[in-house]
Amino acid sequence: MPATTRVKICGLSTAKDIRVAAEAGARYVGFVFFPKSPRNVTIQQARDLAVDVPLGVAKVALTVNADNDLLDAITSAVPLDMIQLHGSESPERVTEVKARYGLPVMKVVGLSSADDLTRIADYETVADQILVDAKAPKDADLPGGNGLSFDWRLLEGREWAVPWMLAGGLHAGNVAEAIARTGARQVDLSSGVESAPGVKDPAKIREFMQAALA
Ligand SMILES: O=C(O)c1ccccc1NCC(=O)[C@H](O)[C@H](O)COP(=O)(O)O
Repeated sequence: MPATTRVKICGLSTAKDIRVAAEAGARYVGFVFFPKSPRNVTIQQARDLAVDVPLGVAKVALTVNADNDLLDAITSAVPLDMIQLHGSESPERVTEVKARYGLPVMKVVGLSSADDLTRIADYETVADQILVDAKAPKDADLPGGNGLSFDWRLLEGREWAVPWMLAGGLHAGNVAEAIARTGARQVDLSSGVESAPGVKDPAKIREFMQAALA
């Protein structure tokens, strides 16, 4: 029997949404530390939310080209299980972050064409996980969380040395096909369970979880 898909819901900012996500079976919750984002949380907010996340649900801090001062502040205040690097961090920076904080690191690689796949190889020996996302358009305000998908056929037959997650424009109506086409055992989303940018919708979270875990 195939293993159950693991779901990460990103950009959570209320205790209620975290509870709904956890009760529906999410295995990871993500906190966005990026001031331009409608999902941004302060370190204090993230700390208050994180302490109540149920055991067994991993708490992930999403940062974008964060320096050590910011990561020091986040990791010293917020009980975390993983750091997600969603910017243009180099493989060397991934290694540095892992060593400095002693936490697993998930590096995001954005795809728009087969050429981008080579970048995954740069990170699979240094990151603990890879998050394969749609590449953000050059004029986008945000490097992720844009609700855009990419051609899943790019991933057919691909295998990597570390666990990976599929992201980019997933929602309840396409997640089953995305899993079937790519073989993803983990999926990640944000916009697809929102009623407006930054506003999670409990009904959409439940609907997505049912579709992903079916
Ligand atoms: O969500 C944000 O606002 C955000 C800001 C800066 C960097 C990344 C961001 N989000 C990443 C994600 O939420 C997801 O990991 C991924 O990009 C999929 O998002 P979506 O297509 O909205 O499901």
